[in-house]
Amino acid sequence: MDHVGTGAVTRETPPVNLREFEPAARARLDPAHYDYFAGGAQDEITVAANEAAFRRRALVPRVLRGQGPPRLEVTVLGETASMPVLLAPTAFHRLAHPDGEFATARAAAEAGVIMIAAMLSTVTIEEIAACGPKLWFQLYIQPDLGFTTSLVRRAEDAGCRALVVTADSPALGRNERGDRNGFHDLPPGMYCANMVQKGRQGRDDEVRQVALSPDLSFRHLDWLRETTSLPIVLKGVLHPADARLAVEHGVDAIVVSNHGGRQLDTVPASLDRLPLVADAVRGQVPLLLDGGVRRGTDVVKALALGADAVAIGRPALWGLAVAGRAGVERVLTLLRNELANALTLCGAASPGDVTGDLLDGIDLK
Ligand SMILES: Cc1cc2nc3c(=O)[nH]c(=O)nc-3n(C[C@H](O)[C@H](O)[C@H](O)COP(=O)(O)O)c2cc1C
Ligand SMILES: CC(C)CC(=O)C(=O)O
Repeated sequence: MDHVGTGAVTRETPPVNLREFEPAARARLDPAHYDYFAGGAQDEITVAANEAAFRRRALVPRVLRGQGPPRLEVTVLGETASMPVLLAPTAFHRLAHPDGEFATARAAAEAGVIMIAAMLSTVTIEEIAACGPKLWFQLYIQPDLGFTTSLVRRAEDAGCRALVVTADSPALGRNERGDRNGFHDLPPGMYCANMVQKGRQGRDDEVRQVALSPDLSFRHLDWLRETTSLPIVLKGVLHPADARLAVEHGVDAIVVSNHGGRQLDTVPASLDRLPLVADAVRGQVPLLLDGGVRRGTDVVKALALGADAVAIGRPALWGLAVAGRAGVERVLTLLRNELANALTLCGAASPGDVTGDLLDGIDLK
């Protein structure tokens, strides 16, 4: 392990914030794998927009509120978490570190945050669950509904407390870094562990290819609603009409997300869509946001615009690449400390105490 958490003296300066983990991770990763994690669709306009949207907004703190140190705990879909920050589902953690999702899950368990395990993880959902995190399962509904049902059952049996259905991927986004690097497959020995199917009649086991299907519709959500009693979270909503439809179709929560700018390029920043979705949903279901969250102040801004919690994608991967479990823990600790500091400086007693007037229409650009 490197400098994180060991107290060892090294020449490299330990990252003091989430952004500083990225160059440290880049230095350790195969360049093609770094590009897979960092990259987005085409010109990566949306990747840049996500972080820029946070930078543009100004906070207007309240003073002399005498609140004492803030409490960070929140309850999302009946699950208590130590702060309003979840780990967004990201595929292929063993590309970042040999311990892969084991390390991420142990860090999430230690930090008391909810981990949304990706369907395309490189260890199984059962193995992730055995590490003890509060766990949700991200699902790409497969056109083979029998296989999808078997995944849902496995997630339920493993103790996942919600299903997160990714809606923004009727096809794969066009990642040109991958084209340039010729990176289209996992290295030998690494595979999507949940996708393994027992070989029939003595044949070898097979790893199923994921199908991202343009045939998926709200009818599939209705089907899923009938198939499971777990809460269903719809991830990848940007349009208020879709948010309304999601509520009509019985969804329990929505993630306002553009998939970290990896699907359709030139869509707006998630943060810029959040108020419209919040208006459409009018508190009927909890709202989460991901895309570009890098600072405690970013979390406060998302809460002020109507989110109940946020999720981080790439920062956890950078922590994982730098120092495995200890790196993810460090990322979460840094963000937790920043959030506590930002809430205190805003005069807010808790995440629920953050109100829209803390932003007050001021734009830094
Ligand atoms: C390397 C990588 C892999 C991802 N894999 C998935 C996935 O399998 N399923 C999914 O719904 N979202 C996936 N996402 C999107 C994240 O869940 C999340 O929406 C996004 O990373 C948030 O933006 P951020 O990275 O700026 O925090 C992935 C993102 C990255 C960076
Ligand atoms: C292999 C992909 C479908 C995983 C993903 O969602 C992503 O890389 O953004």
